[in-house]
Amino acid sequence: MGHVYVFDHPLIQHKLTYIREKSTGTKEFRELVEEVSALMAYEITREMPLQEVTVETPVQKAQCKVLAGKKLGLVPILRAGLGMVDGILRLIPAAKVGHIGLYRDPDTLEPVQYYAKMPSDIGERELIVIDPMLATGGSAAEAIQMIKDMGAKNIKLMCLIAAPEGVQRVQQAHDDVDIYVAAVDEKLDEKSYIVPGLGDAGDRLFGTR
Ligand SMILES: O=P(O)(O)OC[C@H]1O[C@H](OP(=O)(O)OP(=O)(O)O)[C@H](O)[C@@H]1O
Ligand SMILES: O=c1cc[nH]c(=O)[nH]1
Ligand SMILES: [Mg+2]
Repeated sequence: MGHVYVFDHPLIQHKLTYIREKSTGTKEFRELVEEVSALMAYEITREMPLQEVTVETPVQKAQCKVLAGKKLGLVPILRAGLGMVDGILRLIPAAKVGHIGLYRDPDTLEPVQYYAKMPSDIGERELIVIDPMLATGGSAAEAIQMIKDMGAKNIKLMCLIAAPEGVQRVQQAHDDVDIYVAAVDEKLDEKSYIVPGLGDAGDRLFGTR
């Protein structure tokens, strides 16, 4: 069974509060999503392996550490996942980015595929699937299945807000995938929106409400 990690860093929690607030406009919402994504990337990379190197400082040689060269890939689920990409790339600028196009059918609530393009060396990369919202979990579970079918082996899922139902669905479908979130909310409403959540993440990011 994959683990669920809730990032309770005060800066993440503070900014998430203003992301949730309905009077927060598009510009600020976008900036906050980017900032929280960067802070979550900082937390998620905490266990990244390091290797020893020798550098020559102006004073003398020094034994230091650099990242051990693990290749990373980000996989935003379109559209809303795009809002998290730039914040993460600020910390991990060399990461490659694959895209999965999925939307949730408003009647059936099932994910509908419309795009997929991944780095060619997908099987060698540590992949982070990103989407602000994990509601029923249908979209995330489908996206993970799509990239597994394309050769992905090492996958994490990072979302801002999850519903317990979504966590359960992803855990049942993909027991090898750990889930990283800023909050696990109470429940889903009758339209399967997260309660209290933040509304429709894609619409709020792109001003299409
Ligand atoms: O867990 P689920 O029940 O599948 O719901 C979550 C999905 O819904 C939202 O996308 P949406 O379908 O609104 O598409 P958009 O990003 O284009 O707005 C959200 O960004 C997730 O991808
Ligand atoms: O609460 C929700 C559920 C699905 N998609 C969203 O953007 N928000
Ligand atoms: Mg949407």
